[in-house]
Amino acid sequence: MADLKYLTGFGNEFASEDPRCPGALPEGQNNPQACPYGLYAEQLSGSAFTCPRPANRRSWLYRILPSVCHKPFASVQQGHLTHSWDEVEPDPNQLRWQPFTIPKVSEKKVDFVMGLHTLCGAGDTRTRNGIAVHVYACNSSMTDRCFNNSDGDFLIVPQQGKILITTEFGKMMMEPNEICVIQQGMRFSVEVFGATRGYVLEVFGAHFELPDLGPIGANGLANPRDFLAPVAWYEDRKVPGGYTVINKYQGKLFAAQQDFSPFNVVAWHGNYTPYKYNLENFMVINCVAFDHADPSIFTVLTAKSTRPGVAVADFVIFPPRWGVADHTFRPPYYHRNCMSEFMGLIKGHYEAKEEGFQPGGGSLHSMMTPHGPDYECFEKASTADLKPERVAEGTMAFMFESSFSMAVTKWGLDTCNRLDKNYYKCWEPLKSHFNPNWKPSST
Ligand SMILES: O=C(O)Cc1cc(O)ccc1O
Ligand SMILES: [Fe+2]
Repeated sequence: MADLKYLTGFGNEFASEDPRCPGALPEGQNNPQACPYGLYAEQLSGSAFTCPRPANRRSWLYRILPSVCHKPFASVQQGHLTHSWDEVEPDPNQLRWQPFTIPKVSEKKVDFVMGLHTLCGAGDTRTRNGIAVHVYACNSSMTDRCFNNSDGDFLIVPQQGKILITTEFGKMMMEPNEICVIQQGMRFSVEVFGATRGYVLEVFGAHFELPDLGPIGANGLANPRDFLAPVAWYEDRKVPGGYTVINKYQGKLFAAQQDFSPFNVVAWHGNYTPYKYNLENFMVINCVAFDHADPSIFTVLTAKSTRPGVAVADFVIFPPRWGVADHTFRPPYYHRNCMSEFMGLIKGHYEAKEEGFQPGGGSLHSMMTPHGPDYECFEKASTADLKPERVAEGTMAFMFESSFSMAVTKWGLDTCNRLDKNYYKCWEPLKSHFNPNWKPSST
């Protein structure tokens, strides 16, 4: 699959035809009386028809049969996927999870959908405002099953194992250190190649955008040209045993049977597509003089709320870079935040905690919950020789930062059995260095 092709750019008006059917895209109009190759035209709307142009998103799909050809949806078991935010009492503590367990294929076959576990979240799918953080841990491919989320967008962060995602728009191969966004309503199926784990940030009612750059200028951070959308790919496959379309709708899973593959889109055009991005392409901007800049400088994508400058959720990374700040405590500062901070680790370790925070694990520092460097980090960084040095080499930590005050699920607090009960102890050794007789040095 190394030869997969992609279209480049963020939110472009793309057009793509499967090369087996040249001319499949109607010329000059969206709804010809009869489409080329006898295809059906179907619009997928990702924004209200009347959204202003910069926010207007839709694509036209030219497919062998329209999506409406299916038996009725019926509710199915949803394992540990939930949007019930009152399962357990609120917990304002610093929370940290050891790497989430990946089920052994010899014990139980688990695919991407069955492997979705909700860790925390807030808000409501029906009023279209909220988020959920899920972890996926699986060992098997989805066969003759696809998923679509009627509730919102999935930003998927693979941590272990490649995943091949087949979508209505075509295929995307993803490796850890790449991310993808599958937007509301887009059908997709996930193929895995062994033990597989990652994180999902779901937002209801907003789409991800590139952050504004302000005085940074026209270039930098995640550059639009590095975002990749799939090219049209179709299969005309009858599935007499039944193909299952799983639909997350108002937080519940439903399944419908149909007798053909939903990946039957021969050509499409539009600006509403799935896309992927390699985090290595992030152009890091940071302090070159003194002090620690806020982590918003590392924002890859943002899902804006209607309040200026306040995100429903930001996807922020901590990439390898140079640390050069003079007379500065260089690691993250001690912090209490009016936003919630969920962190995950793709590889390596995190600069504020050399120990304890492991790849495939997570942490949650909720609204106004104090957090910051552990004892070892503080002691080391407050006396370190401040030479220019590489920071976070070979690592990739990330943060889902949200203006929502998130509830943790029963699975997250209890059933997953990965909560690190001793997390608070990493700050216990911090001692007072206060000296009332301190004098500025006379250098
Ligand atoms: O480690 C964290 O919790 C995230 C974080 C990073 C940073 O550079 C500054 C503040 C902050 O909370
Ligand atoms: Fe913070």
